[in-house]
Amino acid sequence: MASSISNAPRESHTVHHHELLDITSLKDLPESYAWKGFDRFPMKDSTAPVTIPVIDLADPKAIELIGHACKTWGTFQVTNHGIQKKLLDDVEKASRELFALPMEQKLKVSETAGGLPGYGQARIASCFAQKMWSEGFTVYGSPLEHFRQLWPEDYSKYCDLYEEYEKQMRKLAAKLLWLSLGSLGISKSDIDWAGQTGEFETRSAAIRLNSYPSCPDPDRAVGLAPHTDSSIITILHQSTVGLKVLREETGWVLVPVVPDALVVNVGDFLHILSNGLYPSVTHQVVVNRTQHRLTVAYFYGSPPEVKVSPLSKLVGPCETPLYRSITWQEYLIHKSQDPYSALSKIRSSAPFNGSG
Ligand SMILES: O=C(O)CCC(=O)C(=O)O
Ligand SMILES: [Fe+2]
Repeated sequence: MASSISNAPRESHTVHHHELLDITSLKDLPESYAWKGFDRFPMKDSTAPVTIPVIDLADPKAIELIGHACKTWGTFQVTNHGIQKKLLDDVEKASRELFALPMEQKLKVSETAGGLPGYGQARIASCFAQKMWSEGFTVYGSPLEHFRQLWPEDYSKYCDLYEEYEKQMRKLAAKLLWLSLGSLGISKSDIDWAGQTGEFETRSAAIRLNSYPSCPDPDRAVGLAPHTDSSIITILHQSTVGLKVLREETGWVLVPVVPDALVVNVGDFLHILSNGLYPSVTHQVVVNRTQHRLTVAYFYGSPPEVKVSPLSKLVGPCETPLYRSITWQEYLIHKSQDPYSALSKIRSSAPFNGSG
């Protein structure tokens, strides 16, 4: 794995870590963290009693249910996914330990140090004047050097945990991807970069630990501003609420915590692969006054240098594919320049189904 979600060129933006405050100790919300809504997303919270689908992977109809959820929501939750609760709990605990370290120590492994992944604000932070009420840590490739700095004594324990998490998530992500594409009639032979076993041996994958400390003024603060993920799919572990997804017709919908479920998001690359049939879900994170929320996101992407285009089976004989082909690496550059126009920049024709 040679590139990363977090080390793609930041072109016009630089992150100034010295401006990062230790938000866990603040008793008031500094003005630099106060937001007045989002110009681009004026939608309100949904008043309709709707919630994202929860799909049992052991259900014989899982494939159709996933296809329907991807088409209508671009997100769903899965149960019976095969990931042990203990593993999810252990990773959350390790994440809590990481963010509890003193700021000086976290800054030693900051994202800017050598352009590597590590500690810092979300990628989209550089697109806004206001700061978000969160911190994060991205792992791409081996976390060894960073973990050695963070935990000189027992880093190997954290490395083993991370490795196990990545291994299990990778398997689940491949399974979910084939289910979602299977419902469109796509099989393993339709994607040459999927590898012999269909397990995407040369995928790109990143894990991001997100931390949203309790906030003295949650109504004016933003945990993570609205965005879509660049991944093919994202698998998110949350044990407290805070994630909201956008449903155009109804507004923002809070994603409830369903015991033992994982949240799955359609990312921009599945949107491209599906020729626009599956929308990549716009989501944001809200914060709260009392709880420190931690989440673990697994981003599953195509190999960094493989050109990805809409699957030909999904493009009609007289149609132009909705998007031109692009590598993940190239796409991340567009995304870091302007996360809200990246998809439209590579669009090759007018929308035919209203999504995306
Ligand atoms: O923390 C969450 O609920 C969502 C995190 C997320 O959207 C991301 O890391 O891209
Ligand atoms: Fe996200």
